[in-house]
Amino acid sequence: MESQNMYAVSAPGKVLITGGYLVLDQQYTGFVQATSSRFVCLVLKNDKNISDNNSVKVTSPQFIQGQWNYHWNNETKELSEDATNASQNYYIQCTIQNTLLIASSLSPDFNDLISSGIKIIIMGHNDFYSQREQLQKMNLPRNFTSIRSIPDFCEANCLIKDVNKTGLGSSAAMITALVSSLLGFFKIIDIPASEEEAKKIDTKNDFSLNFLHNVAQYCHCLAQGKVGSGFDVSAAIWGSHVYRRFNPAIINDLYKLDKKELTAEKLVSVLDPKKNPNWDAIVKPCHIPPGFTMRLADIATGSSTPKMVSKVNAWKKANPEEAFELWSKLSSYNNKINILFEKLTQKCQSDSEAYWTTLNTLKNYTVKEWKQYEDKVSKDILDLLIEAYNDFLQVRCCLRTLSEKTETPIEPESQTHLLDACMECPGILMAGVPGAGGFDAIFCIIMEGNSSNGNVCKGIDAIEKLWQNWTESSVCPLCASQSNFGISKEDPNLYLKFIPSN
Ligand SMILES: Nc1ncnc2c1ncn2[C@@H]1O[C@H](COP(=O)(O)OP(=O)(O)OP(=O)(O)O)[C@@H](O)[C@H]1O
Ligand SMILES: C[C@@](O)(CCOP(=O)(O)O)CC(=O)O
Repeated sequence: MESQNMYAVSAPGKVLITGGYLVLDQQYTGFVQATSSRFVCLVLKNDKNISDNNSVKVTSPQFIQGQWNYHWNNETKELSEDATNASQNYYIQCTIQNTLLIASSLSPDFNDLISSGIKIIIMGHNDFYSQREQLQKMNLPRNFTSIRSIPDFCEANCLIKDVNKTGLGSSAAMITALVSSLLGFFKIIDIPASEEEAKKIDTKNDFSLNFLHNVAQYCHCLAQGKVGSGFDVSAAIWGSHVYRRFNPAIINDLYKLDKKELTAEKLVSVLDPKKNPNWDAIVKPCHIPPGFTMRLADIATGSSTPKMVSKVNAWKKANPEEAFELWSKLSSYNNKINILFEKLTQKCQSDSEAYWTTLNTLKNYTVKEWKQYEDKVSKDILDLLIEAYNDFLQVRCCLRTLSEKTETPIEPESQTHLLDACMECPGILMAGVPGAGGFDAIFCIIMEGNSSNGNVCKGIDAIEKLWQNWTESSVCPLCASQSNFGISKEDPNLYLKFIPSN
């Protein structure tokens, strides 16, 4: 197929390292690390001889009944569901409805590209869904080697409504990939195809990515029926960064409009960053420092973020002074972590030799042993590392206070035991519950050192063993590590093999 007739993108998942709950409020920020696990979305134009006018056929090949067929009416500008659809997927339907509405008004090629119908293929990396059952079926132990041996985009063998998610932000990555593949296919935006290209982009002024951001945030809020902080959509676009949310009032007004009032022009007037100067989200690039790696584990029980958020919000409303004090304390430790990550990254640039010697030495020891190696490493860098370790303990302490006050299991006791054990492994800088916390997942930031020196990473081996032998809760590693890159244009040819033949 000719390349102008197909378009593919991928968007990463997210781990909110600091800023859970606080980031809902524009006053505070959160540090979100993007993951190497990504969602892929591919849009293909139908062959001219197929008379399937204005059809939009979506396939999610990993799921049973993962097929949703629609028809776009160019007169009414509405997407209607085919009567034969076995199930509904509101997330997909409302995202396509709104993106096609925008495309119909902005793309000179819209009629030509939609007239013979389009196909959309959506695939999420295995990490977005729990792979415990798959490992059991393959008779494999729960370790990194096993989890990586599961075939790419593995079938979930269930309906999408029944899948166990891992908290990496499947809906945000899926919606962002879907919006961007459609806006790219209809030639409305340009998407970077490499990390180098993305690094040159001005996050404040780039039209394509800011427009994409605004449309994806709107669609995600519409699909979820609420305005979350939007850090997950932001990470799917910008990759890792310190995020300050947009003012929710910007899109709230759109929800009040009825179908007739919600025209393409109205949507564009609110979502186009050139037409609406009120968009005020702030994206400050930030990432875990060089020589560190992130590992994640899925915890069997799972938690409901909306329920936890409403309990925390209710307590905050009833106890404004106490909440303000706790929010201020937590925010100051969160900010310290972000600053320490920046300082360590700068040290790696300004004093590279000392930086790598320090990491390559300390990575083999637990934090309690680090001081013994003081004379072999850079004192400045050691101090920054110990400060980061201790500040993160304070972050966890504030989260436990929040758990107690709100009677919400943000860092529940069983997670505390597991995280404490992780933080005692060699080379572990921090271990925590991401985002809203609870029983969904944990992350570890591990000192890996200069991987070119070829040594094994003791920290990764240690947490792998710890997780495998842990009995208090059921811990299953994920494949993902950190990756700072956000939305990416992909070569569609790489994904054609995943399209089912029927
Ligand atoms: N592979 C997929 N194909 C089609 N739709 C998907 C896919 N993955 C997710 N979705 C859509 O996203 C919805 C799940 O969104 P929800 O907001 O509940 O999850 P989430 O909060 O993003 O979960 P998590 O962060 O754990 O991944 C599904 O019901 C479905 O509509
Ligand atoms: C609690 C909150 O701040 C973070 C939720 O993060 P997660 O989906 O649990 O990773 C909510 C939000 O920011 O939308």
